[in-house]
Amino acid sequence: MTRSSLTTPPPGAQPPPAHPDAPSAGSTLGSHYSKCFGCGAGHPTGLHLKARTPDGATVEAEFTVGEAHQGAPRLAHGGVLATAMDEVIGMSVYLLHKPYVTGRLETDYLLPVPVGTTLHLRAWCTGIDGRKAYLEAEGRIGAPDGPVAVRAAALFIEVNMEHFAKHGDLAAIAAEHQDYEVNP
Ligand SMILES: CCCCCCCCCCCC(=O)SCCNC(=O)CCNC(=O)[C@H](O)C(C)(C)COP(=O)(O)OP(=O)(O)OC[C@H]1O[C@@H](n2cnc3c(N)ncnc32)[C@H](O)[C@@H]1OP(=O)(O)O
Repeated sequence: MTRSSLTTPPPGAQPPPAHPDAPSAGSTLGSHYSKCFGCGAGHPTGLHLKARTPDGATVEAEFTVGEAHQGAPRLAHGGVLATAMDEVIGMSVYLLHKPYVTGRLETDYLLPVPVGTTLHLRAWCTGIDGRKAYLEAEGRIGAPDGPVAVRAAALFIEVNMEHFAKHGDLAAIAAEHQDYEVNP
C-alpha cells in the first residue's frame, strides 16, 4: 500500500485492545442504516455488504461486481470499489465501539475487476491517536487468499452523535439503533 503520511499511524500509535462491548469473534455485523448505499438492505441499488468479524479485530465481507457497477464496459468503476473499501472500513470501526466518519480515504487499484467478480474484502485498524483511527483494507479476487485487486488506507475521525443530529437525521438513526455509543 502506498499510503500517505496522513494515513500512517504516528510513532507509538497502536491498534486498541478489544473493547469489551464490541462484537466478539465470529459475530455478524448488522447494517448501520437500512438506506446506506454500502450496507443497507433497503437500498434499491446499493452494494448490500454484509460483514462479519472472524476474530474481533478484523472485518470481512464479500462484494460481487454487477452490471450496475461498471465504469469501462464489463469492468468495475473505481469509485464503486472505493465505496466498498470505505464501507468495509466503516464496518471495522464497529470494533472500536465509538462513532467515526471517514476523514480521508486513499485507494490503490492493482488489478481490473470484471463484472461477475466476487471481491473478498477485509479491513483492520493499524493505530489510534486521540480522535484519529488509522485503518486499512484490501479486496482480493475470487477467494480470501486471491490476488489483491484493491487496497485502501483511511483516516477516520471520532465524532459524537451531535454530528449526525446537526448535519443529518439523528431520528432516522435512532429509529434503527438503540446503542448510541457504537458506530452502527
Ligand atoms: C451512528 C451514526 C451512523 C454512523 C455511520 C457511519 C458509517 C460509515 C460509513 C462509511 C464512512 C463514511 O462514508 S462517513 C461519510 C463521509 N465523511 C464525512 O461526511 C465527514 C465529513 N467531515 C467532517 O464532518 C469533519 O471534517 C470531520 C468530523 C471529519 C473532522 O472535523 P472536526 O470534528 O472539526 O475535527 P478536526 O479538528 O477538523 O479534525 C480532527 C483531527 O483530524 C485531522 N483530520 C481531519 N480530517 C482530515 C483529513 N481529511 N486528512 C488528514 N487529517 C484530517 C485534523 O487535522 C485533526 O488532527 P489533530 O489536529 O487533532 O492532530
